Amino acid sequence: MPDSHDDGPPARSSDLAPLKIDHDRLRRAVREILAAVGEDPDREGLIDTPDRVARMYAEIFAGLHTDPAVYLQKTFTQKHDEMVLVKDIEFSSVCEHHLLPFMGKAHIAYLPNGQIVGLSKLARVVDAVARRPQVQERMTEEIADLLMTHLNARGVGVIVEASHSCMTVRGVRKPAAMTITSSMRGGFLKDAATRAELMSLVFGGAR
Ligand SMILES: Nc1nc2c(ncn2[C@@H]2O[C@H](COP(=O)(O)OP(=O)(O)OP(=O)(O)O)[C@@H](O)[C@H]2O)c(=O)[nH]1
Ligand SMILES: [Zn+2]
Repeated sequence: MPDSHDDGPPARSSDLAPLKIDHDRLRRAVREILAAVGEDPDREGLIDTPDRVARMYAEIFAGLHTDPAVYLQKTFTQKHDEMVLVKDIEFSSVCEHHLLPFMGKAHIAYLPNGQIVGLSKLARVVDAVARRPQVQERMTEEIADLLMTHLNARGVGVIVEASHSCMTVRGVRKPAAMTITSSMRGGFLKDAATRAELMSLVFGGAR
């Protein structure tokens, strides 16, 4: 395993537990960025900025130090063969290419296999996976794999729709562009009717 403080890409999931946010290093880095863009990091309005940004990074990257699987450990025995869907779970994440936010909604469905999970835990999984440098496709896959593995579900369907700041406030500048990704597993992959039901519940019959 690489040294946890080297600059290479970090391992994912529970391997990250020993890593902590280095506030001093962050404060120094933010000062350096301000100087590099031609600002005076010592002017009054910017004095507290490195510390603020360090705290902000600790918050938006907290998922690097959270194993999302912990939220799926407690389940309840319940017979319910049909789909469970929690839709419109708002999230914000950070694109790993530009370190700009992307934000939107996740819709999570699963087909239980004798066990159900607390509904809030699905939203907690989304947050833990979102609060790290991400791409939308990987985030969508990771949520689907977590649910499939830890709920022993007969199927999982995850749909994520998001607006990427790196496409709206800079670069190509397309403010209305929305990106929709989906990951289907088990019954949602094999059965077109189950998948169609999910799409209809999420997007409505017209789409
Ligand atoms: N597939 C995917 N691409 C993303 C995501 N977030 C940002 N991107 C894209 O990552 C790409 C990075 O492209 P590069 O050519 O390396 O960077 P760039 O020169 O800043 O690209 P432009 O954004 O086109 O100016 C861009 O096309 C972004 O739109 C994501 O979640 N998924
Ligand atoms: Zn980006």
